[in-house]
Amino acid sequence: METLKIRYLSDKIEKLRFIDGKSDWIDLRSAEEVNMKAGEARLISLGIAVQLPKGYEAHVVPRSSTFKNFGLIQTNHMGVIDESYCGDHDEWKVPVMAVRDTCIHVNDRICQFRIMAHQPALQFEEVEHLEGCDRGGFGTTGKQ
Ligand SMILES: O=c1ccn([C@H]2C[C@H](O)[C@@H](COP(=O)(O)OP(=O)(O)OP(=O)(O)O)O2)c(=O)[nH]1
Repeated sequence: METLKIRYLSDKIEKLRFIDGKSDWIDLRSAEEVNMKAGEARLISLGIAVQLPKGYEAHVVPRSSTFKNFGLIQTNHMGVIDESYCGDHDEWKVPVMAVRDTCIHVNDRICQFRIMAHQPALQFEEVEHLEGCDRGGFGTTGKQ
């Protein structure tokens, strides 16, 4: 079991819940009332600042139903919350674009997150040739 220290920046949203056995992704809620026109892009505040457990980052993605319910696309496709983003005012936000006129209410569940262990330290070794066989390059395996 890991502990996330969480500071709520809004008293209008429900507290985060880890629902064991259903899905270990945790839903996140809009902390603001948002009206958007088709084609508009903006950040939506999620009303929380979090200190992640040591050695972890968090990944934020849309819920499967987010597009159907709100007509929203997450413009960074997957948000990466660094372990160092852990101060009182480091509020989590989600960047979105509306494909239709839409309204998001306070407390609506608009995205979800999980934590992931950091990858190991990496180094880059420059070489003239790789040992692998050429596979043919990008997009060369056909359609079916
Ligand atoms: O969907 C997101 C993505 C990022 N962040 C916060 C947490 C993250 O640690 C910080 C910086 O994100 P990132 O490094 O991906 O963005 P950047 O464009 O490189 O900005 P920066 O110059 O702040 O690193 O912004 C969010 O709240 N939501």
